[in-house]
Amino acid sequence: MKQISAIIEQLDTTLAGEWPDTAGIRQFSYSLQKQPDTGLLEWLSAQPCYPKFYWQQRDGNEEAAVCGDAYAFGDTAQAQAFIREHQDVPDLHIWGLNAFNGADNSAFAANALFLPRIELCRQGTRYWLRCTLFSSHSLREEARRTRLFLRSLVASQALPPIASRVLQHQHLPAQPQWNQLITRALSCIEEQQLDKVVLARKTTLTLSQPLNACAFLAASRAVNHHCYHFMLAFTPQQAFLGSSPERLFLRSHDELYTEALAGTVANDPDDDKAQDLGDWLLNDGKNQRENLLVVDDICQRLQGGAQSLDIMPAEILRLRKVQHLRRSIHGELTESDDAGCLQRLQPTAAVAGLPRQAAREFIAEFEPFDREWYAGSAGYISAEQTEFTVALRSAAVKGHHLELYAGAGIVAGSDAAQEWQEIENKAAGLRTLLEEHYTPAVQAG
Ligand SMILES: C=C(O[C@@H]1C=C(C(=O)O)C=C[C@H]1O)C(=O)O
Ligand SMILES: [Mg+2]
Repeated sequence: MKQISAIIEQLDTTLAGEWPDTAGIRQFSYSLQKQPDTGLLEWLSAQPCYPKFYWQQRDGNEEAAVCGDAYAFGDTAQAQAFIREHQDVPDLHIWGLNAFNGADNSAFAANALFLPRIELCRQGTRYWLRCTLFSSHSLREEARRTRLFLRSLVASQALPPIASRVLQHQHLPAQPQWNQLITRALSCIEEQQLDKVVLARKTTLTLSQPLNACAFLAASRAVNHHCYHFMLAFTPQQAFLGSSPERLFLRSHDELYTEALAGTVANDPDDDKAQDLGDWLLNDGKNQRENLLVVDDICQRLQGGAQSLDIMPAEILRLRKVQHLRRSIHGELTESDDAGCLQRLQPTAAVAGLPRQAAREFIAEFEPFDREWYAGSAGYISAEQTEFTVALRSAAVKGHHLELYAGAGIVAGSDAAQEWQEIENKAAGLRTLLEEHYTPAVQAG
Protein backbone atom coordinates (compact mmCIF):
# COMPACT_ATOMS: atom_id res chain seq x y z
CA MET A 1 0.00 0.00 0.00
CA LYS A 2 2.21 2.79 -1.31
CA GLN A 3 -0.28 5.49 -0.55
CA ILE A 4 -0.45 4.61 3.12
CA SER A 5 3.31 4.63 3.50
CA ALA A 6 3.47 7.99 1.71
CA ILE A 7 0.90 9.42 4.13
CA ILE A 8 2.81 8.04 7.09
CA GLU A 9 6.00 9.66 5.85
CA GLN A 10 4.19 12.97 5.54
CA LEU A 11 2.82 12.55 9.06
CA ASP A 12 6.27 11.81 10.38
CA THR A 13 7.55 15.09 8.93
CA THR A 14 4.66 16.99 10.52
CA LEU A 15 5.25 15.34 13.89
CA ALA A 16 8.95 16.15 13.74
CA GLY A 17 8.12 19.88 14.04
CA GLU A 18 7.88 21.99 17.19
CA TRP A 19 5.26 20.85 19.73
CA PRO A 20 4.16 22.52 22.96
CA ASP A 21 5.12 20.84 26.21
CA THR A 22 1.50 21.11 27.42
CA ALA A 23 -1.68 19.04 27.41
CA GLY A 24 -3.60 18.83 24.13
CA ILE A 25 -5.23 16.89 21.37
CA ARG A 26 -4.56 16.95 17.60
CA GLN A 27 -5.99 15.03 14.71
CA PHE A 28 -4.67 14.64 11.16
CA SER A 29 -6.81 13.23 8.40
CA TYR A 30 -5.70 12.30 4.86
CA SER A 31 -7.74 11.00 1.94
CA LEU A 32 -6.32 8.10 0.01
CA GLN A 33 -6.19 8.86 -3.70
CA LYS A 34 -7.40 5.43 -4.67
CA GLN A 35 -8.47 2.14 -3.21
CA PRO A 36 -5.63 0.43 -1.32
CA ASP A 37 -4.11 -2.69 -2.92
CA THR A 38 -5.32 -4.95 -0.14
CA GLY A 39 -8.29 -4.84 2.20
CA LEU A 40 -8.38 -3.10 5.56
CA LEU A 41 -8.45 -6.38 7.44
CA GLU A 42 -5.26 -7.49 5.69
CA TRP A 43 -3.63 -4.22 6.68
CA LEU A 44 -4.78 -4.57 10.28
CA SER A 45 -3.68 -8.18 10.51
CA ALA A 46 -0.11 -7.23 9.59
CA GLN A 47 0.21 -4.52 12.27
CA PRO A 48 2.12 -5.48 15.42
CA CYS A 49 0.23 -2.91 17.56
CA TYR A 50 -2.45 -3.69 20.14
CA PRO A 51 -5.26 -3.17 20.80
CA LYS A 52 -6.62 -3.49 17.27
CA PHE A 53 -10.25 -3.18 16.34
CA TYR A 54 -12.03 -3.95 13.10
CA TRP A 55 -15.59 -3.06 12.20
CA GLN A 56 -17.73 -3.41 9.11
CA GLN A 57 -21.28 -2.12 9.16
CA ARG A 58 -23.87 -4.65 8.04
CA ASP A 59 -24.73 -2.88 4.78
CA GLY A 60 -21.03 -3.25 3.87
CA ASN A 61 -20.59 0.48 3.21
CA GLU A 62 -18.61 1.45 6.29
CA GLU A 63 -15.42 -0.19 7.35
CA ALA A 64 -12.68 0.69 9.80
CA ALA A 65 -9.40 -0.83 10.92
CA VAL A 66 -7.91 0.95 13.94
CA CYS A 67 -5.00 0.27 16.25
CA GLY A 68 -2.89 1.56 19.11
CA ASP A 69 -4.53 3.44 21.98
CA ALA A 70 -4.01 7.16 22.37
CA TYR A 71 -6.39 6.85 25.32
CA ALA A 72 -8.49 4.09 26.91
CA PHE A 73 -11.82 4.61 28.68
CA GLY A 74 -13.25 2.98 31.79
CA ASP A 75 -16.88 3.34 30.70
CA THR A 76 -19.09 4.79 27.99
CA ALA A 77 -19.99 7.83 30.08
CA GLN A 78 -16.29 8.70 30.21
CA ALA A 79 -15.93 8.17 26.47
CA GLN A 80 -18.91 10.41 25.80
CA ALA A 81 -17.61 13.10 28.16
CA PHE A 82 -14.26 13.02 26.35
CA ILE A 83 -15.94 13.59 22.97
CA ARG A 84 -18.02 16.45 24.36
CA GLU A 85 -14.99 18.04 25.97
CA HIS A 86 -13.14 17.97 22.64
CA GLN A 87 -15.85 19.19 20.28
CA ASP A 88 -13.28 21.32 18.47
CA VAL A 89 -11.90 18.02 17.06
CA PRO A 90 -15.00 17.06 15.10
CA ASP A 91 -14.06 13.56 13.98
CA LEU A 92 -13.10 11.84 17.21
CA HIS A 93 -14.19 8.21 17.19
CA ILE A 94 -13.91 5.91 20.16
CA TRP A 95 -14.07 2.22 19.24
CA GLY A 96 -14.42 -1.09 21.02
CA LEU A 97 -16.53 -3.44 23.10
CA ASN A 98 -18.93 -3.26 26.02
CA ALA A 99 -19.24 -6.40 28.15
CA PHE A 100 -22.65 -8.04 28.64
CA ASN A 101 -22.73 -7.08 32.28
CA GLY A 102 -21.33 -3.60 31.75
CA ALA A 103 -20.29 -1.84 34.91
CA ASP A 104 -22.30 -4.20 37.15
CA ASN A 105 -19.80 -7.00 37.10
CA SER A 106 -16.58 -6.46 38.99
CA ALA A 107 -15.12 -9.82 37.93
CA PHE A 108 -14.77 -8.84 34.30
CA ALA A 109 -13.71 -5.62 32.54
CA ALA A 110 -16.80 -3.49 31.83
CA ASN A 111 -15.53 -2.41 28.45
CA ALA A 112 -12.61 -2.04 26.11
CA LEU A 113 -13.21 1.32 24.45
CA PHE A 114 -10.29 3.30 23.10
CA LEU A 115 -9.31 6.33 21.08
CA PRO A 116 -6.95 4.85 18.47
CA ARG A 117 -3.67 6.35 17.38
CA ILE A 118 -4.36 5.36 13.82
CA GLU A 119 -7.56 4.65 11.86
CA LEU A 120 -7.89 3.43 8.30
CA CYS A 121 -11.49 3.91 7.21
CA ARG A 122 -13.71 3.39 4.22
CA GLN A 123 -17.12 4.76 3.37
CA GLY A 124 -18.39 3.42 0.05
CA THR A 125 -15.39 3.84 -2.23
CA ARG A 126 -13.82 6.67 -0.23
CA TYR A 127 -10.81 5.85 1.97
CA TRP A 128 -8.98 7.92 4.53
CA LEU A 129 -6.39 7.63 7.24
CA ARG A 130 -6.64 9.44 10.54
CA CYS A 131 -4.01 9.89 13.23
CA THR A 132 -4.85 11.20 16.71
CA LEU A 133 -2.53 12.55 19.39
CA PHE A 134 -3.72 13.08 22.92
CA SER A 135 -1.85 13.90 26.08
CA SER A 136 -3.01 15.22 29.42
CA HIS A 137 0.43 16.73 30.07
CA SER A 138 2.73 17.00 27.03
CA LEU A 139 1.93 17.02 23.32
CA ARG A 140 5.66 17.12 22.64
CA GLU A 141 6.05 13.81 24.43
CA GLU A 142 2.99 12.44 22.63
CA ALA A 143 4.34 13.50 19.20
CA ARG A 144 7.54 11.60 20.00
CA ARG A 145 5.58 8.50 21.05
CA THR A 146 3.37 8.70 17.97
CA ARG A 147 6.40 8.87 15.66
CA LEU A 148 7.75 5.70 17.26
CA PHE A 149 4.34 4.12 16.87
CA LEU A 150 4.12 5.08 13.17
CA ARG A 151 7.52 3.54 12.56
CA SER A 152 6.27 0.24 13.92
CA LEU A 153 3.54 0.07 11.24
CA VAL A 154 4.24 -2.39 8.44
CA ALA A 155 2.99 -3.10 4.93
CA SER A 156 -0.17 -5.08 4.41
CA GLN A 157 0.09 -8.83 3.80
CA ALA A 158 -2.21 -11.51 2.45
CA LEU A 159 -4.09 -13.30 5.23
CA PRO A 160 -2.86 -16.82 6.00
CA PRO A 161 -5.16 -19.75 5.18
CA ILE A 162 -7.12 -21.23 8.06
CA ALA A 163 -5.12 -24.30 8.97
CA SER A 164 -6.51 -24.99 12.46
CA ARG A 165 -8.32 -28.29 12.81
CA VAL A 166 -10.81 -28.98 15.58
CA LEU A 167 -9.35 -31.69 17.82
CA GLN A 168 -12.15 -31.71 20.37
CA HIS A 169 -15.09 -29.72 21.62
CA GLN A 170 -16.81 -29.22 24.94
CA HIS A 171 -20.26 -27.69 25.45
CA LEU A 172 -21.08 -25.74 28.59
CA PRO A 173 -23.82 -26.58 29.48
CA ALA A 174 -23.84 -30.01 27.83
CA GLN A 175 -27.24 -31.09 26.50
CA PRO A 176 -28.53 -32.82 29.70
CA GLN A 177 -27.70 -29.69 31.77
CA TRP A 178 -29.25 -27.54 29.05
CA ASN A 179 -32.48 -29.53 29.36
CA GLN A 180 -32.51 -28.97 33.13
CA LEU A 181 -31.83 -25.26 32.65
CA ILE A 182 -34.74 -24.91 30.24
CA THR A 183 -37.06 -26.80 32.61
CA ARG A 184 -36.09 -24.41 35.39
CA ALA A 185 -36.61 -21.37 33.15
CA LEU A 186 -40.02 -22.65 32.03
CA SER A 187 -41.18 -23.12 35.60
CA CYS A 188 -40.16 -19.52 36.45
CA ILE A 189 -42.12 -18.41 33.39
CA GLU A 190 -45.12 -20.46 34.49
CA GLU A 191 -44.92 -18.93 37.97
CA GLN A 192 -44.81 -15.50 36.28
CA GLN A 193 -41.45 -14.53 37.72
CA LEU A 194 -40.27 -14.13 34.12
CA ASP A 195 -41.83 -13.62 30.69
CA LYS A 196 -38.66 -14.49 28.82
CA VAL A 197 -35.07 -15.42 29.54
CA VAL A 198 -32.28 -15.87 26.99
CA LEU A 199 -29.97 -18.76 27.83
CA ALA A 200 -26.67 -19.43 26.19
CA ARG A 201 -23.99 -22.04 25.68
CA LYS A 202 -20.23 -21.70 25.45
CA THR A 203 -18.48 -24.30 23.29
CA THR A 204 -14.72 -24.60 23.70
CA LEU A 205 -12.97 -25.98 20.65
CA THR A 206 -9.44 -27.26 21.04
CA LEU A 207 -7.52 -26.53 17.84
CA SER A 208 -4.51 -28.18 16.23
CA GLN A 209 -2.86 -24.74 16.03
CA PRO A 210 -3.71 -21.16 17.05
CA LEU A 211 -6.19 -19.39 14.81
CA ASN A 212 -5.40 -16.10 13.08
CA ALA A 213 -8.32 -13.94 14.24
CA CYS A 214 -8.25 -11.62 11.17
CA ALA A 215 -8.19 -14.56 8.75
CA PHE A 216 -11.06 -16.19 10.61
CA LEU A 217 -13.12 -12.99 10.51
CA ALA A 218 -12.35 -12.54 6.79
CA ALA A 219 -13.60 -16.09 6.16
CA SER A 220 -16.77 -15.28 8.06
CA ARG A 221 -17.28 -11.99 6.23
CA ALA A 222 -16.99 -13.77 2.88
CA VAL A 223 -20.00 -15.99 3.60
CA ASN A 224 -22.03 -14.52 6.48
CA HIS A 225 -23.80 -11.71 4.63
CA HIS A 226 -26.13 -9.04 6.13
CA CYS A 227 -24.02 -9.00 9.28
CA TYR A 228 -21.84 -6.59 11.18
CA HIS A 229 -18.31 -7.98 11.38
CA PHE A 230 -16.18 -6.96 14.33
CA MET A 231 -13.00 -7.96 16.08
CA LEU A 232 -11.02 -6.69 19.01
CA ALA A 233 -7.54 -8.19 19.24
CA PHE A 234 -6.00 -7.67 22.68
CA THR A 235 -2.74 -9.53 22.01
CA PRO A 236 -1.44 -11.73 19.13
CA GLN A 237 -3.10 -14.75 20.81
CA GLN A 238 -6.27 -13.21 22.22
CA ALA A 239 -9.19 -11.70 20.39
CA PHE A 240 -12.95 -11.46 20.47
CA LEU A 241 -14.80 -11.41 17.16
CA GLY A 242 -18.11 -12.05 15.53
CA SER A 243 -20.50 -11.66 12.60
CA SER A 244 -23.73 -10.42 14.10
CA PRO A 245 -26.99 -9.62 12.33
CA GLU A 246 -28.29 -7.48 15.22
CA ARG A 247 -28.13 -3.72 15.67
CA LEU A 248 -28.19 -2.53 19.26
CA PHE A 249 -28.67 1.03 18.07
CA LEU A 250 -27.59 3.58 15.53
CA ARG A 251 -27.80 7.22 16.55
CA SER A 252 -27.47 9.74 13.79
CA HIS A 253 -27.71 13.25 15.28
CA ASP A 254 -30.98 12.94 17.27
CA GLU A 255 -32.45 10.04 15.33
CA LEU A 256 -32.40 6.63 16.93
CA TYR A 257 -32.63 3.36 15.00
CA THR A 258 -32.92 0.11 16.87
CA GLU A 259 -34.70 -3.20 16.37
CA ALA A 260 -36.26 -6.29 17.86
CA LEU A 261 -34.43 -9.22 16.30
CA ALA A 262 -35.74 -12.40 17.92
CA GLY A 263 -37.48 -15.56 16.77
CA THR A 264 -35.51 -18.05 14.75
CA VAL A 265 -35.88 -20.88 12.24
CA ALA A 266 -33.26 -22.74 10.20
CA ASN A 267 -32.25 -21.50 6.75
CA ASP A 268 -32.11 -23.78 3.73
CA PRO A 269 -29.89 -23.30 0.68
CA ASP A 270 -32.96 -23.98 -1.48
CA ASP A 271 -34.94 -20.73 -1.94
CA ASP A 272 -38.37 -22.37 -1.92
CA LYS A 273 -37.66 -24.37 1.21
CA ALA A 274 -36.20 -21.29 2.92
CA GLN A 275 -39.34 -19.35 1.99
CA ASP A 276 -41.56 -22.07 3.52
CA LEU A 277 -39.53 -21.97 6.72
CA GLY A 278 -39.74 -18.16 6.77
CA ASP A 279 -43.52 -18.27 6.26
CA TRP A 280 -43.81 -20.70 9.16
CA LEU A 281 -41.72 -18.34 11.34
CA LEU A 282 -43.93 -15.36 10.54
CA ASN A 283 -46.98 -17.29 11.73
CA ASP A 284 -45.57 -19.18 14.70
CA GLY A 285 -47.01 -18.10 18.06
CA LYS A 286 -43.97 -18.91 20.21
CA ASN A 287 -41.59 -17.01 17.91
CA GLN A 288 -43.94 -14.04 17.62
CA ARG A 289 -44.09 -13.91 21.42
CA GLU A 290 -40.29 -13.98 21.61
CA ASN A 291 -40.10 -11.04 19.23
CA LEU A 292 -42.95 -8.97 20.68
CA LEU A 293 -41.47 -9.21 24.19
CA VAL A 294 -38.36 -7.54 22.79
CA VAL A 295 -40.48 -4.79 21.22
CA ASP A 296 -42.19 -4.26 24.61
CA ASP A 297 -38.88 -4.16 26.42
CA ILE A 298 -37.33 -1.65 23.99
CA CYS A 299 -40.38 0.62 24.13
CA GLN A 300 -40.38 0.55 27.94
CA ARG A 301 -36.66 1.16 28.11
CA LEU A 302 -36.84 4.15 25.78
CA GLN A 303 -39.59 5.89 27.73
CA GLY A 304 -38.49 9.42 28.57
CA GLY A 305 -35.44 9.15 26.29
CA ALA A 306 -37.09 8.95 22.88
CA GLN A 307 -40.39 10.02 21.40
CA SER A 308 -42.63 9.17 18.44
CA LEU A 309 -41.45 5.56 18.26
CA ASP A 310 -42.29 3.86 14.97
CA ILE A 311 -42.39 0.08 14.95
CA MET A 312 -42.21 -1.52 11.52
CA PRO A 313 -44.09 -4.73 10.65
CA ALA A 314 -42.24 -8.01 11.19
CA GLU A 315 -39.98 -9.13 8.36
CA ILE A 316 -37.79 -12.16 7.76
CA LEU A 317 -34.02 -11.79 7.81
CA ARG A 318 -32.46 -14.70 5.96
CA LEU A 319 -28.91 -15.56 6.98
CA ARG A 320 -26.64 -18.43 5.96
CA LYS A 321 -27.61 -20.84 8.76
CA VAL A 322 -30.73 -19.29 10.33
CA GLN A 323 -33.60 -16.92 9.61
CA HIS A 324 -34.95 -14.39 12.10
CA LEU A 325 -37.99 -12.25 12.76
CA ARG A 326 -37.12 -8.58 12.81
CA ARG A 327 -39.09 -5.46 13.68
CA SER A 328 -37.19 -2.23 13.04
CA ILE A 329 -37.80 0.61 15.49
CA HIS A 330 -37.16 4.30 14.91
CA GLY A 331 -37.52 7.28 17.26
CA GLU A 332 -36.44 10.84 17.99
CA LEU A 333 -34.11 11.21 20.96
CA THR A 334 -34.94 13.91 23.48
CA GLU A 335 -31.19 14.44 23.80
CA SER A 336 -28.25 12.86 22.03
CA ASP A 337 -26.85 10.79 24.87
CA ASP A 338 -24.99 7.64 23.80
CA ALA A 339 -24.11 6.49 27.29
CA GLY A 340 -27.81 6.86 28.14
CA CYS A 341 -28.87 4.88 25.04
CA LEU A 342 -26.47 2.09 25.97
CA GLN A 343 -27.69 2.08 29.53
CA ARG A 344 -31.28 1.87 28.36
CA LEU A 345 -30.85 -0.67 25.59
CA GLN A 346 -28.09 -3.01 26.66
CA PRO A 347 -28.97 -5.80 27.21
CA THR A 348 -32.32 -5.91 25.39
CA ALA A 349 -34.78 -8.74 25.90
CA ALA A 350 -33.32 -10.30 22.71
CA VAL A 351 -30.27 -11.39 24.72
CA ALA A 352 -31.31 -11.11 28.41
CA GLY A 353 -35.08 -11.33 28.88
CA LEU A 354 -38.08 -9.65 30.45
CA PRO A 355 -38.34 -8.27 33.09
CA ARG A 356 -34.73 -7.34 32.55
CA GLN A 357 -33.53 -7.49 36.13
CA ALA A 358 -35.15 -10.84 36.92
CA ALA A 359 -33.77 -12.29 33.68
CA ARG A 360 -30.26 -11.03 34.44
CA GLU A 361 -30.42 -12.54 37.89
CA PHE A 362 -31.56 -15.87 36.45
CA ILE A 363 -28.66 -15.82 33.97
CA ALA A 364 -26.12 -14.86 36.63
CA GLU A 365 -27.32 -17.63 38.91
CA PHE A 366 -27.93 -20.53 36.53
CA GLU A 367 -25.94 -20.08 33.31
CA PRO A 368 -22.76 -22.09 33.94
CA PHE A 369 -20.21 -19.59 32.51
CA ASP A 370 -19.49 -15.85 32.47
CA ARG A 371 -20.68 -14.20 29.23
CA GLU A 372 -17.84 -11.66 29.26
CA TRP A 373 -18.04 -9.91 25.84
CA TYR A 374 -20.71 -12.22 24.42
CA ALA A 375 -24.11 -10.47 24.04
CA GLY A 376 -22.50 -7.15 24.98
CA SER A 377 -21.92 -4.68 22.14
CA ALA A 378 -19.27 -3.69 19.60
CA GLY A 379 -18.98 -0.42 17.72
CA TYR A 380 -18.08 3.23 18.08
CA ILE A 381 -19.08 6.54 19.62
CA SER A 382 -18.64 9.87 17.86
CA ALA A 383 -20.25 13.30 18.05
CA GLU A 384 -22.30 12.95 14.90
CA GLN A 385 -23.11 9.28 14.86
CA THR A 386 -22.78 6.25 17.11
CA GLU A 387 -23.47 2.64 16.34
CA PHE A 388 -23.25 -0.62 18.25
CA THR A 389 -24.02 -4.14 17.16
CA VAL A 390 -25.06 -6.79 19.68
CA ALA A 391 -21.99 -9.03 20.08
CA LEU A 392 -23.68 -12.29 18.97
CA ARG A 393 -22.52 -15.10 16.65
CA SER A 394 -19.25 -14.41 18.35
CA ALA A 395 -16.19 -16.20 19.62
CA ALA A 396 -13.15 -15.63 21.79
CA VAL A 397 -9.83 -16.67 20.27
CA LYS A 398 -7.46 -17.80 23.04
CA GLY A 399 -4.36 -19.43 21.60
CA HIS A 400 -5.17 -23.06 20.83
CA HIS A 401 -8.77 -22.60 21.96
CA LEU A 402 -11.78 -21.03 20.34
CA GLU A 403 -14.81 -20.34 22.52
CA LEU A 404 -18.04 -20.12 20.53
CA TYR A 405 -21.16 -18.57 22.05
CA ALA A 406 -24.81 -19.05 21.14
CA GLY A 407 -28.06 -18.47 22.97
CA ALA A 408 -31.82 -18.73 22.54
CA GLY A 409 -34.82 -16.91 23.95
CA ILE A 410 -36.91 -19.10 26.25
CA VAL A 411 -40.60 -18.21 26.49
CA ALA A 412 -43.79 -20.13 27.29
CA GLY A 413 -43.98 -22.89 24.69
CA SER A 414 -40.20 -23.35 24.28
CA ASP A 415 -38.98 -26.92 23.86
CA ALA A 416 -35.49 -27.82 25.16
CA ALA A 417 -34.55 -30.01 22.17
CA GLN A 418 -35.68 -27.39 19.64
CA GLU A 419 -33.83 -24.62 21.48
CA TRP A 420 -30.70 -26.80 21.47
CA GLN A 421 -31.03 -27.20 17.72
CA GLU A 422 -31.51 -23.43 17.43
CA ILE A 423 -28.22 -22.70 19.25
CA GLU A 424 -26.46 -25.36 17.15
CA ASN A 425 -27.64 -23.52 14.02
CA LYS A 426 -26.54 -20.15 15.37
CA ALA A 427 -23.09 -21.43 16.35
CA ALA A 428 -22.74 -23.05 12.91
CA GLY A 429 -22.30 -19.60 11.32
CA LEU A 430 -18.72 -19.51 12.68
CA ARG A 431 -18.05 -23.15 13.51
CA THR A 432 -18.48 -24.43 9.95
CA LEU A 433 -15.74 -22.05 8.73
CA LEU A 434 -13.18 -24.25 10.40
CA GLU A 435 -14.39 -27.27 8.48
CA GLU A 436 -14.98 -25.52 5.17
CA HIS A 437 -11.71 -23.63 5.12
CA TYR A 438 -9.54 -26.37 6.46
CA THR A 439 -6.54 -26.88 4.17
CA PRO A 440 -4.43 -29.83 5.31
CA ALA A 441 -0.69 -29.32 5.70
CA VAL A 442 1.31 -30.59 2.75
CA GLN A 443 2.86 -33.98 3.57
CA ALA A 444 6.64 -34.12 3.26
CA GLY A 445 8.11 -36.73 0.85
C1 LIG B 1 -28.88 -14.96 21.77
C2 LIG B 1 -28.66 -15.06 20.46
O1 LIG B 1 -29.51 -14.58 19.51
C3 LIG B 1 -30.69 -13.87 19.86
C4 LIG B 1 -31.82 -14.79 20.09
C5 LIG B 1 -32.71 -15.11 19.10
C6 LIG B 1 -33.79 -16.15 19.33
O2 LIG B 1 -33.81 -16.79 20.38
O3 LIG B 1 -34.62 -16.38 18.45
C7 LIG B 1 -32.63 -14.46 17.86
C8 LIG B 1 -31.74 -13.45 17.63
C9 LIG B 1 -30.94 -12.90 18.74
O4 LIG B 1 -31.58 -11.81 19.28
C10 LIG B 1 -27.38 -15.63 19.94
O5 LIG B 1 -27.19 -15.63 18.72
O6 LIG B 1 -26.54 -16.06 20.73
MG1 LIG C 1 -35.42 -18.18 19.55
